[in-house]
Amino acid sequence: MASTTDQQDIPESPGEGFSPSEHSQCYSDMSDTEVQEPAGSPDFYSAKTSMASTPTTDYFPDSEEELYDDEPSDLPAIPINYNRGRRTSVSAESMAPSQDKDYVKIFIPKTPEQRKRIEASIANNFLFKNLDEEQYKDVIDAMVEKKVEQNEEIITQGGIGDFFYVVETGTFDVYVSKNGAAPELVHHYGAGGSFGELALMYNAPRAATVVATSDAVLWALDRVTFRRILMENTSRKRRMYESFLEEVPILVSLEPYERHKIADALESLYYEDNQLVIKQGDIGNNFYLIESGEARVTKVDDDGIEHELPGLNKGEYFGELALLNNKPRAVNIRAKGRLKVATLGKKAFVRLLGPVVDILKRNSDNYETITRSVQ
Ligand SMILES: Nc1ncnc2c1ncn2[C@@H]1O[C@@H]2COP(=O)(O)O[C@H]2[C@H]1O
Repeated sequence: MASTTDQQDIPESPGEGFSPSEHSQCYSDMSDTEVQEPAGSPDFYSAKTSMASTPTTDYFPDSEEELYDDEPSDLPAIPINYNRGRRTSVSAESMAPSQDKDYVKIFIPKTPEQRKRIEASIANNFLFKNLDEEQYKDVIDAMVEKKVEQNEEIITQGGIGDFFYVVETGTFDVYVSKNGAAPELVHHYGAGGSFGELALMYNAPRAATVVATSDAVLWALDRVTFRRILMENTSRKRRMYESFLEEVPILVSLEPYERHKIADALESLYYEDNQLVIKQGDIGNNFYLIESGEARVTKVDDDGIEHELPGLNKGEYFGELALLNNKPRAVNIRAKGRLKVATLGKKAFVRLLGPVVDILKRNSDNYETITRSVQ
């Protein structure tokens, strides 16, 4: 039987798509309710742009009031503080292909070399995971290369969302100004990063300003293609993990946006009673958060005697130690009853949990005390 422990790294790239069969008794779960889009009407985001013509209806609001028209909406709930108290526009083009007969795929000619560069830029980006062949091709066809210079402002907070961007080369800083206060630096992006999805997902003004801190190359994806192909999966995943991540004690100090990036990277796995999740001595590749159920923790001492350690419950985490210290797994972890975990691969763990590494390290000092007390 194939190992069900984390010896098998969970891949990050779409090419290596994580499939349930790779975990013989556990499986990933992405099921959730679908995003409901109001049908039909064009909105102010069907904007003209200097970069590419999009097959959308041109419509420009005359006033701020019209921009943030307050009608009932089925759009995904916008996370607090993304639009800084402004009301969101609610009308959006239909994303259901059957209702979207006028949609014309965007095709921007590219050299094979450009296609390769796009593929490399999106290879480790979670938003591009789980696309089928046609969707993957449509996204690449629609992308536009954008060369930018150091200090160029790509996105301005409060502005209209027209494009989503993937970074091929270069670096970017993100600033957020709250309630008219001076902008604060909140984030950096480098190669493989992506930004600009929020305004497109939520029909909201740009939530942050993004400035190039070096000369850079971006690939821009128009709003319509983003919404048709990338949005559903992204918003479903973010909603799926939103309330859970808010309640995970180790993540409370993170910004809502940082939790969203974690949600993009998580995969849910199930384990049946007594099934091994982590085997003591193995190399560690994943970090785990308990979504539901309980986990048993045991440690085998030098004489081969297995000791029971305090178990873990919903909202608690495990698997960080081997990743933090590059050491073999320190204990065995098994499901106690049915266990559901959300897991991050090593690269995502390092990238996304950077802000809480000190807390993780501090907490890990307790392990020794606990272990000593049971041996
Ligand atoms: N802390 C943050 N809050 C909001 N947006 C952020 C943050 N950090 C990075 N961003 C990105 O900056 C982008 C600005 O444009 P959008 O609001 O469309 O989407 C935003 C996110 O992709």
